[in-house]
Amino acid sequence: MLLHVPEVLTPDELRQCRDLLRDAPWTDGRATAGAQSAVVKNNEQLPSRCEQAQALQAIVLRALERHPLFFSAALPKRIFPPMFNRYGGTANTYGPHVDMAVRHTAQGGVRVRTDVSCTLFFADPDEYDGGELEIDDTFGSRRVKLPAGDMVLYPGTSVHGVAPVTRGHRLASFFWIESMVRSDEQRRLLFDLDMALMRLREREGESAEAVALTGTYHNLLRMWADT
Ligand SMILES: O=C(O)CCC(=O)C(=O)O
Ligand SMILES: [Fe+2]
Repeated sequence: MLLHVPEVLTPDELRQCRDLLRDAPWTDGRATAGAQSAVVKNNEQLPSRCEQAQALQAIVLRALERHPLFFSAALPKRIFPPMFNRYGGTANTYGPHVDMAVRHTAQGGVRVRTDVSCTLFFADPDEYDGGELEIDDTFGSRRVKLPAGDMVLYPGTSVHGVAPVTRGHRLASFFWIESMVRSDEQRRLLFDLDMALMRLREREGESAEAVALTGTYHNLLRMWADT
């Protein structure tokens, strides 16, 4: 499933993030790439231990925690500590690649299975040319470029890359989620049911049918979730 999650950050959080990103110690993004992706990767990233990355991580994680659409779509069990990248100038692209199935955090060596991939945008589309996130999957090929503060969520299994940025800078956070529900198909069914239930409640309030279907949602989650 590919999902646009709007307004993950408030305007105030976005401003704080952009201030932190401005004076950050950017380094070669190849440092965290696997053997295959290092060949096509040409961007910059923040070292995860620098103070700016730590402050940014706290803002992003807090924003994710309060977002019901993100929770419903990802059903997160573990979130890889968000990382931060920049494309522009001579380090301006990331060719087609696949993400490693399991990532180890730099801190405690915690393992995260990369069921869901996320990109949270910090720059608005009119601030740079190019820089679309190109995602190839069973739904075909999609090019994604979102307003600052918005996020895209897509299957960790897909081939994806970032088109060359030919003007300005593209700033983003990227990270992975190990979901309580490993299967993309099952997660999608739960998400669709949750969204339909929300609309049903808006229209009819707490009807007997809404209660029964909420029970079905939770029984499916109980059957499929690995917590
Ligand atoms: O910059 C992005 O949107 C995606 C980055 C990415 O695919 C990666 O670092 O593996
Ligand atoms: Fe990637």
